[in-house]
Amino acid sequence: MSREKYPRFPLFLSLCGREILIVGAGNIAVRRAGILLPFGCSIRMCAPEREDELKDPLRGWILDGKVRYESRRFEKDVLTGREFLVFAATDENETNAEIVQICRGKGILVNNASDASMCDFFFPSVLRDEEIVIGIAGDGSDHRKVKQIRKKIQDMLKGEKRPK
Ligand SMILES: C[C@@]1(CC(=O)O)C2=NC(=C\c3[nH]c(c(CCC(=O)O)c3CC(=O)O)Cc3[nH]c(c(CC(=O)O)c3CCC(=O)O)/C=C3\N/C(=C\2)[C@@H](CCC(=O)O)[C@]3(C)CC(=O)O)/[C@H]1CCC(=O)O
Ligand SMILES: NC(=O)c1ccc[n+]([C@@H]2O[C@H](COP(=O)([O-])OP(=O)(O)OC[C@H]3O[C@@H](n4cnc5c(N)ncnc54)[C@H](O)[C@@H]3O)[C@@H](O)[C@H]2O)c1
Repeated sequence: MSREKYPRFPLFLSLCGREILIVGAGNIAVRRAGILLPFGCSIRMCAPEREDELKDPLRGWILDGKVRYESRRFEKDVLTGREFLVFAATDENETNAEIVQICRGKGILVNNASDASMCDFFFPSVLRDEEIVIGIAGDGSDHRKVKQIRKKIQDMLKGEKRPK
């Protein structure tokens, strides 16, 4: 069942040189960073883990200067006003909701990984094939279906490349 009255509009953004803040440094935060980095944005990440507690690939990105890491729990002043997009990806629902509320007050577009009803934009399933980028989004009711469709398109693209 659809959770929203209208479908989600696919918008393809230029992220080159833009600052993106990801709050949290767990599975979802790292997955998001890995997908976003090739699009040329500058990523800041904030979470309570000490830098030496973090694992690869995040640790490597930090050492390579691809991600700027702040070892602290989220507080209002983590936001500098320079953020183009913010991802609330902690495992604390209240913290994610607080981030959404503060960002909305500042007019910053925000995504809440733990609550589809609190997202200004949605993270699609992303496929890249040379000059083409494909983004797939569902209506929020079945994330696994989105993943399955991504896999089917991925196989189709691989098939096209196979020599006949
Ligand atoms: C597409 C993809 C992109 C990505 O994340 O990279 C993506 N979710 C993916 C997978 C996935 N997500 C979840 C599982 C666990 C298995 C299961 O559900 O049984 C799996 C499967 C897995 O990980 O294998 C759980 C989950 N997801 C959300 C919630 C909260 C909620 O629904 O309110 C919860 C419950 C959390 C909990 O209960 O704790 C919310 C969102 N997830 C979205 C995107 C946004 C638009 C969704 C859409 O288009 O439908 C949206 C709305 C917001 C956002 O985050 O932007 C990626 C597939 C990529 C790929 O494989 O290609
Ligand atoms: N959108 C999706 O595709 C999807 C998929 C699965 C799970 N989820 C949801 O995403 C959220 C994160 O999941 P995960 O698997 O990455 O969790 P995780 O446990 O791997 O990571 C959570 C991270 O948040 C950090 N954190 C906790 N409190 C914080 C605070 N106050 N300030 C800053 N950082 C803080 C933790 O230190 C950790 O780095 C959960 O709410 C989960 O339900 C979303």
